[in-house]
Amino acid sequence: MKPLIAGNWKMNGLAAASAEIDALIRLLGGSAPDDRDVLICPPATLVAAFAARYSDEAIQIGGQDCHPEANGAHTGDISAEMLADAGAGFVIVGHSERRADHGETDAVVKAKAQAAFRAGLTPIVCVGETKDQREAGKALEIVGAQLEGSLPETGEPFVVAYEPVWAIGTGLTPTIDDIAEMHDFIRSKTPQGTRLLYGGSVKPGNAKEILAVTNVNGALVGGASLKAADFHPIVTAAPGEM
Ligand SMILES: O=C[C@H](O)COP(=O)(O)O
Repeated sequence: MKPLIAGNWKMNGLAAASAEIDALIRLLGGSAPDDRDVLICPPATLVAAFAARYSDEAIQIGGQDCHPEANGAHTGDISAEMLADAGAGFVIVGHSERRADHGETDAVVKAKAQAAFRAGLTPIVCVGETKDQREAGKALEIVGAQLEGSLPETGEPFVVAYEPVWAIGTGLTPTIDDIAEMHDFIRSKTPQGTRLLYGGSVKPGNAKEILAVTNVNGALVGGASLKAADFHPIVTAAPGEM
């Protein structure tokens, strides 16, 4: 399975931030290596320009969210079809920042994942427990319920990102044993071949250890994806296609 190293830029980046992708490509020797997929999910304003600019270097571009419907009276939203039209190949759905800030339920996340399939995109479905839930010993139960409610139904390939909410942007990470336990659990609940990403404070200093865990097939990286100097060592830390 080819590892997927994805950068989620969240609400960061103006057009000039292409300089960081240019720098990443230089550090990678001119293009993304064949044995791993490298994905950048910039703000929606940059998807079309980046998709056009970086397809030759094998840097893939994705969206950070999509509406379940293809079009309609939904001011400020964008559809999966619009992302595909702009050149995206992936879309993140159900990120905890959207589940928390926009009240997205599992059913909404599932509808968004189905919308991604409808448009020909690969959804990256995010799941993860809060600190209280982990401390109460409920992490597997919570993630199990999120998987049950959020995963798309069709036979198309999709990606799952396990992101413990308490690890996002905090510098905290679960133990390697906890990551392994959760990824084994998610593997048991997902179709064969599903790529499982870990996300939450992945940095150059911990990427190699995390990416070596069985059933961790890549990373969803927030803050450390914004600068080529940080993202490049994470991209190269992933073991190549196995
Ligand atoms: O989507 C990315 C995650 O929320 C992780 O963010 P972070 O690497 O800044 O902790």
